[in-house]
Amino acid sequence: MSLSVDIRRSFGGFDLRTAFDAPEGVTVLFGRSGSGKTSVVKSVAGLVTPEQGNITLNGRVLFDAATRTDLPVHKRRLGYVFQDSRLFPHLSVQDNLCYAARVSGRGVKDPREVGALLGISHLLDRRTHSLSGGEAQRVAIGRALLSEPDMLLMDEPLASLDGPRKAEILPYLETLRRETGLSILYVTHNMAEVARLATHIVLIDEGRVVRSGAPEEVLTDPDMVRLLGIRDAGAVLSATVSRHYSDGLSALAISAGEIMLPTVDAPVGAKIRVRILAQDVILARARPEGLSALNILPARVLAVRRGEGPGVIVQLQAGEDRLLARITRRSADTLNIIEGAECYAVMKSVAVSQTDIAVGLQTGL
Ligand SMILES: Nc1ncnc2c1ncn2[C@@H]1O[C@H](COP(=O)(O)OP(=O)(O)OP(=O)(O)O)[C@@H](O)[C@H]1O
Repeated sequence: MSLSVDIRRSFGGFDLRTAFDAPEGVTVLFGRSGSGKTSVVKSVAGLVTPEQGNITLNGRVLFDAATRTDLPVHKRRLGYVFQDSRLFPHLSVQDNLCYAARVSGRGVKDPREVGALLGISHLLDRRTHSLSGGEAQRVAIGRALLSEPDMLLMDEPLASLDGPRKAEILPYLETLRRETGLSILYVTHNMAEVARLATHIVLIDEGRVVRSGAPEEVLTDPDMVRLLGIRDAGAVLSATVSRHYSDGLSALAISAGEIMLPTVDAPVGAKIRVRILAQDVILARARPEGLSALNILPARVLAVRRGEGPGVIVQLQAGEDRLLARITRRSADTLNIIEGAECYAVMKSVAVSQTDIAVGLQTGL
């Protein structure tokens, strides 16, 4: 299922001129507050009407200004999950779940199956006002799923939740992606969510797409660091769990060798995805010895970007993967970190937190 968007619309002083394709999988629309993400999603949903352009979903025209085609919201066959759950307070969880299926007239999925997928089976008889924020949001996702949409639109679905609730719901979103195969257009400005969920990223700035592509490429593009945020800059690597040790570490095979992380909750052989922040990677020109850091990967410098501050961003090739390192300008000069330089990327095992590890990925994602 692929979505193609090419739209224009002016809102007073703001011009939305957005064109991108969202292939099968989870396409994350990422951009600063006010960059136009919600306007794009609302246009796809049919809640905002563009002045020009077109929107198609798997060849089905949802909107086309030229032919004056503008399918109403309920005929677009899209599920929409908002920042807040917007459940009906007077209905039980079960009735909330079944509502969208009834209205869409397409529901053939079993609510119990969806309940099990999202971990809400035990809540079916509850009234929605007694649910926690995370539970309510899972019910909202279930409700959208039960309308059997061709695609799910999720606009900052975790934004209203605190850290622990976010951590609780992310694995369900990963399961959803893996088990339903449903394509998702997902809006966020949270980089941890991007790194865990995205199979495709579209970066938006001032209503325009500035970059799109696979997370491995977009997130390690040093020219995108300004937009992504310096503190969040970092790479996403695909890895395979190769061994668990009794001292609380797991070994992961990546294309450049092996890295050790705190115990990963996935069996040996599982494909996972790990986010490694630029600020957690340090560089050495010779292989360091007598160092407490366990992860030392040979790498080659692809690019060095100097900003206005004391730091520089270094893009590295390590095996088939790309990494980013954030080091001081002084270190870059002293170590002669220039394009083409051979070096070692060093990373502490404990630098990677569990929230930066996505388990249960299929190969190639
Ligand atoms: N109906 C409208 N009338 C006037 N201006 C609008 C309207 N809808 C959106 N805008 C403006 O368009 C710009 C983009 O807004 P939008 O909500 O799409 O951004 P966003 O990237 O989703 O932001 P956030 O992350 O804060 O939700 C903003 O400047 C906003 O004020």
